[in-house]
Amino acid sequence: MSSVSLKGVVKHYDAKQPVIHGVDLDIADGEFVVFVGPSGCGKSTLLRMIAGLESISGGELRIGERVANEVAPAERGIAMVFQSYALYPHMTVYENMAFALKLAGHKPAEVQQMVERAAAILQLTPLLKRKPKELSGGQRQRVAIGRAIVRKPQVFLFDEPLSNLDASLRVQMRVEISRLHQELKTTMIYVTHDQVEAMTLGQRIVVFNGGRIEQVGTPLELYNSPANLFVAGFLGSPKMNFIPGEVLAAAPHYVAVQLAGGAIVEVAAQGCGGAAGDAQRGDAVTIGIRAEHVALRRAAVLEDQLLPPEDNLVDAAVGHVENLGDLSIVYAALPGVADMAAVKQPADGMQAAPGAAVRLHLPAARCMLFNTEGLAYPRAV
Ligand SMILES: Nc1ncnc2c1ncn2[C@@H]1O[C@H](COP(=O)(O)OP(=O)(O)OP(=O)(O)O)[C@@H](O)[C@H]1O
Repeated sequence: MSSVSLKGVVKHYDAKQPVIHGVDLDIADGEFVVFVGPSGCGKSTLLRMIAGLESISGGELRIGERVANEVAPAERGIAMVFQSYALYPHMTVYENMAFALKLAGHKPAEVQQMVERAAAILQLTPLLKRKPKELSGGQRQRVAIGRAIVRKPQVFLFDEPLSNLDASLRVQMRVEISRLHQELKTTMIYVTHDQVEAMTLGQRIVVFNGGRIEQVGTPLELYNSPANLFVAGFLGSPKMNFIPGEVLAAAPHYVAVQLAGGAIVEVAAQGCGGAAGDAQRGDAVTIGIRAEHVALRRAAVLEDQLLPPEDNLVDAAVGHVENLGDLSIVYAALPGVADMAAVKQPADGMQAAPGAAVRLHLPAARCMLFNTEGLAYPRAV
């Protein structure tokens, strides 16, 4: 097992703009870290630089205690699993897994013992005599993982290993990869563009955008306290609701924001200090709130005057509804706001048909606030 440390790591292809802009990251021995980000953000390039398949243009890569920038791929103690399995078609499962061990000069009895152990971990024992074409996609990916395990690497690198599998197999393989990490306790770095894989697999997630790290943290830190609009919008489905507004008043523990349609929403954010600076009256801001935190209320009626008033209610018109069985997602238009707001509504909760007038409750403690640069104001709760 080994730690992996990146200091100011840069990558240029040709003399063009860098595709990796000075990445600093420390991955602990035995940790499972997921690199996630949109297509082209540089996550595969960085993984390939750690593997030694791409040169490092600047900065320092350490694997364990050793600077590894110039170390040959085979000497780095790393095994990589690719999206495209890359199995030898003319060899059996056993031969595929034994190949690198034979090349490394292990004796036949040792090779047999190492392959059998890996096959048992991955439940491949009954398939050892088959050729890749006689296996399902999930089984082929298990062989590819088995081929990596037999070499007992210090670090495992996975490059979108589940992208070619159908949805139910992906869920099953996710569970198997988690189990594998618990069993082997080897450092693992896993690249994906799928935020569900990132949330479910990673002990820590690194969110990349345009060759830079946007934020590093545990899945729940990133989900509950995104540092900026990019991370807030990238994790979670449906995407977090973003509602533009203007600061009407800022107190130490809340900020009152007026939306384009006139409604006033109080947000439990620290009105001053923090990365986003001070919220000032007149500032343009964005409220962020997740669909599961918005509650649907019926449109205002006369009798409401007899009830205690509720804060942070905004008039809305239902656009369309997606019924998912256990819950429905109601999309509703707020006056003066371009994007519809999504509301996750339990199947036994209030239902609303397209065209219905409703109100949305945006609880102050659940609203996040972002400044014009997209940086989050610290939360007050
Ligand atoms: N061999 C290459 N030569 C020149 N540019 C490259 C090369 N490989 C990748 N790039 C560029 O580097 C950037 C990062 O690519 P990379 O494949 O690392 O992104 P990614 O985040 O893994 O995307 P995806 O999820 O689509 O694989 C992209 O702009 C890509 O076009």
